[in-house]
Amino acid sequence: MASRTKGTTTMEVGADGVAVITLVNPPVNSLSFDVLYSLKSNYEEALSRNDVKAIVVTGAKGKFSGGFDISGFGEIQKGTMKEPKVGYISIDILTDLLEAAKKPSVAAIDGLALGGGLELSMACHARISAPGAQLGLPELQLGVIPGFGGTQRLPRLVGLTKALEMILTSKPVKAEEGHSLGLIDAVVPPAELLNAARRWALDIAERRKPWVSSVLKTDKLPPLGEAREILKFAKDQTRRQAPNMKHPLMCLEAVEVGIVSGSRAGLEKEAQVGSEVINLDTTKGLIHVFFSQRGTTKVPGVTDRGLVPRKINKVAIIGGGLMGSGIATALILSNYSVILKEVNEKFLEAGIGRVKANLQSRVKKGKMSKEKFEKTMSLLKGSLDYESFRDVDMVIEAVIENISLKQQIFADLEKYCPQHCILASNTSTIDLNKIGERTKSQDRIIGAHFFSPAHVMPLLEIVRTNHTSAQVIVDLLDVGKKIRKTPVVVGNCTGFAVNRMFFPYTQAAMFLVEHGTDPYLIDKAVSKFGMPMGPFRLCDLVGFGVAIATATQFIENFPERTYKSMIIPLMQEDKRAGEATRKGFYLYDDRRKAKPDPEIKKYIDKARGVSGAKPDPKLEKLSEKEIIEMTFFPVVNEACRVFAEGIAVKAADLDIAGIFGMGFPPYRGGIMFWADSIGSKYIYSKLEEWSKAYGEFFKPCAFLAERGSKGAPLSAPLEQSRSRL
Ligand SMILES: C[C@H](O)CC(=O)SCCNC(=O)CCNC(=O)[C@H](O)C(C)(C)COP(=O)(O)OP(=O)(O)OC[C@H]1O[C@@H](n2cnc3c(N)ncnc32)[C@H](O)[C@@H]1OP(=O)(O)O
Repeated sequence: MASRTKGTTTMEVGADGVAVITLVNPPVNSLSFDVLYSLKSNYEEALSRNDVKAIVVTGAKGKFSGGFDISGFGEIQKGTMKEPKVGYISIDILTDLLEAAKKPSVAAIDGLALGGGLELSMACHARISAPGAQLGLPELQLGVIPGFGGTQRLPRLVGLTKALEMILTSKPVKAEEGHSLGLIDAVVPPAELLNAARRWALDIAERRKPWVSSVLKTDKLPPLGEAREILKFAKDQTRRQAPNMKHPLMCLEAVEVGIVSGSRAGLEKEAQVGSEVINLDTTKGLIHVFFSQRGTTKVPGVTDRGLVPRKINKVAIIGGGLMGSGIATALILSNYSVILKEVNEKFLEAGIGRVKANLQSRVKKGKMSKEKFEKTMSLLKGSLDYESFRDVDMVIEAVIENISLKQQIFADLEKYCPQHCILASNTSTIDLNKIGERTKSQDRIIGAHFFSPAHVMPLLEIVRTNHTSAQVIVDLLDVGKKIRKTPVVVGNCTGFAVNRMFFPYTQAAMFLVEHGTDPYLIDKAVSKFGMPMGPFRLCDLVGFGVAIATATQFIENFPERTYKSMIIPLMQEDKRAGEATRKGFYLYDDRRKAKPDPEIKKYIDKARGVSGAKPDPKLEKLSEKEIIEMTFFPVVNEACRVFAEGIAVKAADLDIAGIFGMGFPPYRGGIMFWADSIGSKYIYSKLEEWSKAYGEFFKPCAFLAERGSKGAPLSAPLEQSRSRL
């Protein structure tokens, strides 16, 4: 709440005449309004005191600042906090008080200076950094724009092209690169940082070093004509890459005004745009994602018990196929020792070969040195038996989806692995209680569901049963974080969270096509909505074999709400099995470019013969909006079931699972957030209408019916008693 103090600054004036102002707001010294107002009053005092000649700004505990306090945006959006007058921070405080002061300021940067943190440092007259500090303007990633002068000062310090690259990609640079770009004046060891900054500040005050106001610099800016060309290119690229978001273009406008009309006009434009973007729906979605992503590691009853993750040194992986080798790659990349077990030499060699190829592709792209490649590969050992499992801390089984095979493996593991060893399965659908049926180790059995390719995809679905111990969950959460995945803890059921949400999505698409909607129109509408590709292009990519195997699991487990379409099996009979066979819903050329194929009409007609579906004049002429509703409302419906059953602890976890596991556009905030932005009443009424017209597949579940009939938000927490976890 606005009334609670969030952070402060402290000031100490040394005998040398330097006032050191320290930002204090753990854990990343974010710039809350309390910090910013405290900074202002420290400055006013320092500027008025006769014993202060110069000022150094730094951050407490080895971190300069992670930028503006992001929760402040949420509070402004909700109206629980009043935004200060437009331009108050960036113009009144940072430009007119700090940068225009008669006493120089130097930023002493350690750890990180991101967003508003870097912007504050750029308003200082020099920046000294410790090695390796991260410097960047990641605001666009959050749906906002650099609003503390970054759109004006960064181009003036590093040049327009580099500044646009940093702003548009949100990617930080290290201090060393910052130095060569002109963003940082000197890189010094951490122990010398504060003293070096003090000396630099005094040198400026005594005119031994230049007194540079970044906002007034022009030497790095290109001539106007060239600048316009660069900006036009950036705008065209942004329109193509982010067609559903307004804020990147608004940010470019602020940069342009500064170049065309001068930095003061630019600062004013930036302030105006910065205030406007806060209330965009895409901004609300992206800020929700920032906190929800960090919230997935907070599991009530598990992570609030003071358990400390145990150290995992050695991990064994059973099965060196696509998944097993991908998981092995992810682990060795984060310095875990890994044993890869296969059933014979040939498979083992192939598995190790896949890991090697995964790493070699990094070397080829220049992301990994040859030495690092050798060192990383040396962490991987192959095995054909369980003898080397005597000292492993965790095993991840990644064999084919065959229950009796998995049961045998887990029974063997219980014999060979130490008592403390975590027994994880990478199954994407099978009930973990069944897998562990032949063991007495239910408390250490857990699902570690990776997504293919496992070393690239960011999500790790951690599946716990009613028996899995809290310690084992905490351990796996820690491993997930160390291998840079976003872990989401879910309950045990067929398909867990992601596949359960995925299924109705493909099903709805099949339903529509059998009832007359053009598949390519569906793909187009879904891509425009923001998914990486449409459902038919995706089926081609994953291959029809996988699509049929998953569908079988769902038909068996949820027959009442499965729409049985024969389109895919019929195509597969004709050896059209997706991109790998160069023919699926699309035809593929040598460069894997997809082209619609009029022939698929034949399969649709045949499938209608089996299901009895007929083209429906209404469904033949759906608008893009209607296509989106008919494909995604069934997903919302299933997400509601998953939530109501307690498979997910909180709705925000489903948002993150959908974004990182299905490719749901983050700027829509995730499936439940998006649903609430539309309103449960509307979704409920639509599903009701369709279920009457088209059958059970669309029938709203009891949870959706209950909340939808009242118009209550779908993401509001469940009452405790109903949660299964
Ligand atoms: C007007 C201005 O131009 C606008 C801005 O400045 S917008 C802000 C720009 N800054 C950013 O985007 C940086 C966002 N933060 C990050 O990228 C990462 O948190 C980080 C690189 C700073 C640290 O990463 P890491 O060490 O992995 O820790 P991480 O778990 O992400 O964060 C630690 C805690 O700090 C919080 N935090 C991090 N940055 C924050 C920020 N700017 N505001 C508020 N809280 C923040 C996180 O929510 C998390 O809280 P929790 O422990 O309660 O979950």
